[in-house]
Amino acid sequence: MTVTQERTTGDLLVATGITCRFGGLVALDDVGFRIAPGEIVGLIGPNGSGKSTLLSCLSLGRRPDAGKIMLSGKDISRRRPSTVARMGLTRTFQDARVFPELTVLENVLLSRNWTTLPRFGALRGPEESVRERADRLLDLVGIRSMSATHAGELSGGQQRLLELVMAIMPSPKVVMLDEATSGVNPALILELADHLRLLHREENVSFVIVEHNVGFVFGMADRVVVLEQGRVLADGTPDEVKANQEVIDAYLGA
Ligand SMILES: Nc1ncnc2c1ncn2[C@@H]1O[C@H](COP(=O)(O)OP(=O)(O)OP(=O)(O)O)[C@@H](O)[C@H]1O
Repeated sequence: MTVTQERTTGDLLVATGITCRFGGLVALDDVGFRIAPGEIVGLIGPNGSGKSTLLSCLSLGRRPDAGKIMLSGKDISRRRPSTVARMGLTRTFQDARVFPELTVLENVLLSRNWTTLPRFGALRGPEESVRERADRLLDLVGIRSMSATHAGELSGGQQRLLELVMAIMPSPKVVMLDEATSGVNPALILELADHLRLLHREENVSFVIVEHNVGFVFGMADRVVVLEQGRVLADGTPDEVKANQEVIDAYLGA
C-alpha cells in the first residue's frame, strides 16, 4: 500500500505530495508520509533513495519544492525548523551533533532552551523541574553518571544516546532519528534499541527511524516505509514489507 491521500483523522504528522529537486535531480517525487501518535515508523531504502532528504523536508530543514506537511492539524509547510521544533517535532542527525566542550548535562539543558517554552508544551507535570527531567532522561538511557563529563569525551554510542536525550528533552510529539545506529559499537545496538523502547514508553513520543540497519528497523517499527528512487515503494507492517517481492527485488534481496 502506498500513501497518496491525506488522512487527517488520528494522524499526528501527514505529508502529501512531497517533491524535492536538486537541480535536475528529483530526490523526492510526490511522496506521502504519515505517522500516528505513539507510532514508530521505520524509513528504509537503498543509498540515495531519498530517506535523509525526506527527513529534512518533514522537519523543514529543507523546504520541499512541492507538497504539504501538517503537524497536529496545522500546516507547517512554510514554517522554520525552530518553529516546527517548538510545535513538537525534533530530530537527530547522521553525525551526532553535540557540543563537545560542554558537559553532558549542559548539552541537555541547552537543548531544552532551544525550543524555549512556554509555547512548547509542558514538562511532565509541574512537580518536575527542568533539572529533574534532564536527570531522569539521562538515567533512562544509562548515562546520568557521566553528567559532568565533557560530551567530546563520550564514545560514539554514548554521544548518540546524549543526542537522543537532547531531542526528547523538550517533550516533542515526534522525534526523527537519522541513522541512530551509525557509529555505535554493534554490541551496543541492542542496548540502544532497549533505551529507545523505554523512552518511547515513558514519553509517549512517536519515532521516525531512518536506518540502513534493517534488522534494527524491523525489530523496532510498527510500520515500515520503503523508498526507492525518491518514491514510496511500500508501506506496511514489518512482516508485510519483508514479504513484499518488489522490496526484496529492489532492496532486501541485494
Ligand atoms: N545537497 C544535495 N545536493 C545535490 N544532491 C543531493 C543533495 N542531497 C542529496 N542529494 C541527492 O538526492 C538523492 C537522495 O539523497 P538522500 O541523501 O536523501 O538519500 P538517502 O536515501 O538518505 O541516502 P543514504 O542512504 O546514502 O544516506 C541522491 O541522489 C543524492 O545524491
